[in-house]
Amino acid sequence: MYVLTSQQMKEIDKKATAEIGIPEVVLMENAGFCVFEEIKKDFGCLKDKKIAIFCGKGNNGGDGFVTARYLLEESKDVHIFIFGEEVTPSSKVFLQVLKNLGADIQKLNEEVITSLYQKKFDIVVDGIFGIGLTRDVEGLYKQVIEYINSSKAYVYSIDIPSGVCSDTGKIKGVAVKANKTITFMYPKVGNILYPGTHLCGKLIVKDIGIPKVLAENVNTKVLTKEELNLEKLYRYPDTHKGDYGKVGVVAGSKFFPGASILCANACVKSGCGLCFLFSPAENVVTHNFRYPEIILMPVESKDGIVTFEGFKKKEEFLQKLDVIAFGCGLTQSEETEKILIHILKNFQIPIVIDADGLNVLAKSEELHSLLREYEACKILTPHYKEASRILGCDVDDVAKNPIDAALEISKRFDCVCILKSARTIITDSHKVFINVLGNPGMAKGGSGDVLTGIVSAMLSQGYDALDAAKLAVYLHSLSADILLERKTVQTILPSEIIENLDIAFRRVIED
Ligand SMILES: NC(=O)C1=CN([C@@H]2O[C@H](COP(=O)(O)OP(=O)(O)OC[C@H]3O[C@@H](n4cnc5c(N)ncnc54)[C@H](O)[C@@H]3O)[C@@H](O)[C@H]2O)[C@@H](O)CC1
Ligand SMILES: [K+]
Repeated sequence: MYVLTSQQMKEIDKKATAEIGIPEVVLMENAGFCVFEEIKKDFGCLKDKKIAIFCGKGNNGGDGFVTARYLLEESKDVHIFIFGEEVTPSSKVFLQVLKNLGADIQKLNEEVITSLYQKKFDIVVDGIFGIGLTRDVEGLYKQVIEYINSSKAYVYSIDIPSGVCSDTGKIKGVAVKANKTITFMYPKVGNILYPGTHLCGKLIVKDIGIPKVLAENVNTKVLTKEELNLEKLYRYPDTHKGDYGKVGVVAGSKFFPGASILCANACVKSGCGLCFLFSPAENVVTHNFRYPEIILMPVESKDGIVTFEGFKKKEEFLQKLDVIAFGCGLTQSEETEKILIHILKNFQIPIVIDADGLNVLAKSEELHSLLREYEACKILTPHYKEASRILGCDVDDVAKNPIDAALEISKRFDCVCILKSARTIITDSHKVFINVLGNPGMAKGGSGDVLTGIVSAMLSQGYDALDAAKLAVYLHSLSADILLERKTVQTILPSEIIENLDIAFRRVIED
């Protein structure tokens, strides 16, 4: 399913009217009716319901006028509140219709807003702002939104909760907390990213008759199962381990032995042919949780950190690898930087860079240019903090617009970027996918190491970087969601996400 920015939606709307010839009022009529239909479906009989509809001056308000007209047929207790008569031409049509019908229309001011607190509405419809919100919400608008949020009514937002930025999901000053949001054609970015997605309540996507062909060039999609390439997960019977690739996991230190174990365990559990773990010997040889399938490559270490000299002694084995997973738990040492420089200068195999690999990358100009020039496929898996270090910006800037941050990293290094958060963004700088699976049970140290292991295994099975990233992110969060069916967000562990991949793979392949 596509996800639209406000600009894209506006262009599509414009084309639908100007090029295709569907009058704007028809789309508005359809939009308003869809909202009514949803309310009717939820409540059945609306006869005794006290309903308030708040309409802004843009077309979002126009949708609200249409909804109001249908609601008037069902209840005698429908009240329309407007911010002014200066509304858009299409909205004006429907405002006039309401006037012709003798509807109760009140212009909002301080006094009216105060009186709202005495009225006990059962249903509130929020048609204040849609995709046309351009600045922070203040004054009467703010007061009305605060009233809506304080009321006990069931709240429907039209298109997007008013106050949520449709391009980022961020709150512009204050925003409506809806129970249900009815959006049109495709979700807007703000319907999908946090906190907007949370404020939407249940999100309903409705077709209002805009031809789908107009969205053909949109590059952003929700990561659904339909978007996954499952081709390489099917195995012909006459294959052997060599067909599924050799992954070298370069990870771990005295301080973080678990990171390397989680990464390598996830890798072998996700279908690679062979997994070699390059890590300080003392950390992993006796580690109880390590799958025995992992081939140990003990690397000489100093103070518990792998050394460059030690790493080079493994050259013979390194040359046999098909994929390198680099960074989990290595620490940000000079040795880590030297090893990554060595890899980027001397190898041309797919690489996944995570954690301390990203941290040393952020600090080194040499690594920046080496990575840019590295020709084999590369996947970077930063969380917001790591992304901010790479981009040299504040972490809030990444959080404000994660899609742009992911695109920037992807363009800068000509790589696939997996920007990890509650809504992980995957991009190859052309296409963008937003993952909507997963739960807060994944917000734990070790989750990222598991993802790195899975994505490396996908590369080793022959997937290109984008398909590998999509599958890995999906399986990783699906596995956590399946766990949540019988566990809680507190008790889900990254190691269990690995164990549970069995069921996640089955659901992806068989369902
Ligand atoms: N063809 C179309 O354009 C269609 C649009 N539709 C609806 O129209 C909406 C978009 O309509 P518009 O583009 O008119 O925009 P909106 O209705 O979202 O609101 C824009 C209006 O609010 C004002 N505004 C923006 N930020 C403000 C702030 N912080 N404080 C006070 N005023 C502020 C703007 O100056 C403008 O007057 C969609 O979200 C959707 O609900 C639907 O009717 C379907 C068809
Ligand atoms: K709205």
